[in-house]
This record gives sequence, structure tokens and C-alpha cells, in this order.
Amino acid sequence: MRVGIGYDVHRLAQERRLVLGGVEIPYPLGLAGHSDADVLIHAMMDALLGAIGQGDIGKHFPDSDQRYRGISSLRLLERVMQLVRDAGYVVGNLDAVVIAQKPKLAKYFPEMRRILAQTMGCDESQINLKATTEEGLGFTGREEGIAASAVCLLVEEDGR
Ligand SMILES: Nc1ccn([C@@H]2O[C@H](COP(=O)(O)O)[C@@H](O)[C@H]2O)c(=O)n1
Ligand SMILES: C[C@@]1(CO)OP(=O)(O)OP(=O)(O)OC[C@H]1O
Repeated sequence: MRVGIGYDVHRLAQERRLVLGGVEIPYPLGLAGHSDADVLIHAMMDALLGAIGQGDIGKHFPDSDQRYRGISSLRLLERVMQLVRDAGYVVGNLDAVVIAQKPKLAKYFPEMRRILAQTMGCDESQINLKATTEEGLGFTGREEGIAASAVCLLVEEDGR
């Protein structure tokens, strides 16, 4: 068994889409970044890469590479899952939290879990999503950005 942890932050900006967990959320502000800036999937990918000892997403998908400009983070997650399979592991479970003052996210979790499970080749029951505000404190509280963290457990594919 292997565990990994991931954390990411993206700035909220005008004229950007808000995409979290592969779902586009109607909101006046979106997240800025080189990719679609899906901060939840970024934290999840860093947890998965950490668990297989493969660094982080900046190493695999550098923001100096134009191939990743505007890319859906779901496509990057597919590549990370291939690395996980190549290393001989499957997802045991993954738990994540999105830290956002607004918008309310809980109603989008079922769709996010469905899309993420499909992309990761696991069951929705293996993915848990949570959200919290920081009670108006700090950069998330001031609505300057959204953060996410994730922890995953990988198990050997052959059941060892
Ligand atoms: N962006 C968010 C933040 C929170 N939630 C949900 O609200 C509940 C209460 O959050 P607190 O920060 O006040 O503890 C929490 O359990 C989340 O389910 C949300 O949907 N979206
Ligand atoms: C995902 C990548 C892909 O280019 O771009 P960003 O969307 O800027 O995301 P970040 O979390 O800053 O770092 C990883 C990047 O390389």
C-alpha cells in the first residue's frame, strides 16, 4: 500500500471558467492558470503522484509547455492514472477537501464523483469529496482564491 498527499491553490479571476472536479460551475469568477486550473483535480493528481513517488504535476506537465495551455485537467488525470497503473497500483480510496468561501459546492459533488470515478477507473464509493469555508478568514475567506487538498491510498493491482 502507498499513500500520497496533494495541495494546490489557484487565484479567482474575471473572465475565467470555474471548473472543479471536471464540472463547470456557474459563477461570475473562475480560476486562473495555465490549464483549466481545476484546483481539485490538481490536488488529487499530486496525491496520486506522491503515492507512486513520481513528484508532482509541475514536473510532469510544466506550465512552460504550450501543449497544456487551457487543457482539461481530466485529460491530465487520465495520464496520471496511466502512471499509477504502470507502477502496478489501483486506487484504494481518495479523500479531498475544497476550501472555498463561495460558491456552495456540495450539490455538485455527485456529478464530480461520477466523472472522477469514470476517469480514474474506480467506483464512486472510493472517492469522497468535501468542502469547507474558512469562515471568512485568509485568502479563501476574502474570495481571492480557492484551495484544495487530497489524500489517496493506492493498493497493489495484484492484491498483495
Ligand atoms: N464552498 C463550500 C463550502 C462549504 N460547503 C458546505 O457547507 C458546509 C458548512 O461549511 P463550513 O465551512 O461553514 O463548515 C460544509 O459541510 C459543506 O458541505 C459547500 O457546499 N461549499
Ligand atoms: C497544471 C499545470 C499544467 O501546465 O498548469 P496550471 O493550471 O497553472 O496549474 P498549477 O497547479 O499551477 O501547476 C501545474 C501546471 O504545470
